[in-house]
Amino acid sequence: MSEGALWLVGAGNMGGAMLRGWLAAPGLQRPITVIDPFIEQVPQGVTLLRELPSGDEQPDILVLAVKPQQLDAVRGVFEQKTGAPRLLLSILAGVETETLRQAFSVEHSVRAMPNLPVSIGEGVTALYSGTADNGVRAEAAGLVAPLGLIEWIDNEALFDAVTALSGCGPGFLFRFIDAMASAGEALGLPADQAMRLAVATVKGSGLLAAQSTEGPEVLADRVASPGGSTREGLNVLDAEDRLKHLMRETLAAAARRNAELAAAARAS
Ligand SMILES: NC(=O)C1=CN([C@@H]2O[C@H](COP(=O)(O)OP(=O)(O)OC[C@H]3O[C@@H](n4cnc5c(N)ncnc54)[C@H](OP(=O)(O)O)[C@@H]3O)[C@@H](O)[C@H]2O)C=CC1
Ligand SMILES: O=C(O)[C@@H]1CCC=N1
Repeated sequence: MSEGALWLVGAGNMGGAMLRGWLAAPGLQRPITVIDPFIEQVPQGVTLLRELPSGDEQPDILVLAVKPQQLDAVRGVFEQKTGAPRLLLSILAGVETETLRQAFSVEHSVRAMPNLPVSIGEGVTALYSGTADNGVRAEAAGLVAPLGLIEWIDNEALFDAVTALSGCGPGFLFRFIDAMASAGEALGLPADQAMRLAVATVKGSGLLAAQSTEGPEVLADRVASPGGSTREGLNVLDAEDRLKHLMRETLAAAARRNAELAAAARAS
């Protein structure tokens, strides 16, 4: 049975990734309309509009996937409408549910933080809502379930940290893959081969970590044969907790920026 319309506002890197994830998974019966001024094309069966419809037309579910700095333009159109979407799901980094609830006059807003692998159904989406009842929460979770793992966050104050870890995380890991490959290249491997080895190594290690009952520390020890070469490499990463410090600084910088975006959204 067909369900109410879903409008996806903004189909850039992340909105586009969610759209691909939804279309690849069976189950989503809703008509989808993408609103994006510049995206070149959308898959068959999806309606593309260059701007939000004026007038009182409303979707059943509104998914906001524009940059936080573009929220005002979208809000401006919805302010002219009577009524409101039944469910608002926002993936905007830093923008709080109360800001969204007031801006769009919705009863319930759900904040989501997906990450780029949602495009292949292997992402993680953190969810928060301070007001949604169990029915709305189940509906929001059902919407993002085809995209990968779901994690509900109890305290919205932690959302900036979640964003820094799992939202931005793929960006940090892609850098890590690059660094591993270029280090292999520096040891004499051809560039393309070094990249294939690095990507497959990260993929396999991630899968193993996800399936194993043992934590990453134990798994690292399993790689480090006594008296062997891995330990020498781990000693470099572990010296003065170098890698830990680097990751702490990296996530702290990202979390700070999320807090700045939230402050800007509250003030606008
Ligand atoms: N990238 C990621 O991995 C993640 C991003 N996010 C969040 O997703 C949101 C989007 O980020 P990202 O996809 O990286 O950014 P993008 O710039 O790639 O995507 C935003 C899209 O929205 C379009 N757009 C701008 N104004 C409007 C408008 N008024 N109506 C409809 N569409 C509009 C943009 O067009 P144009 O480019 O021409 O402005 C662009 O295509 C952000 O809020 C971010 O915090 C969350 C998790 C992960
Ligand atoms: O960089 C950003 O602001 C967004 C939020 C999480 C990932 N990308």
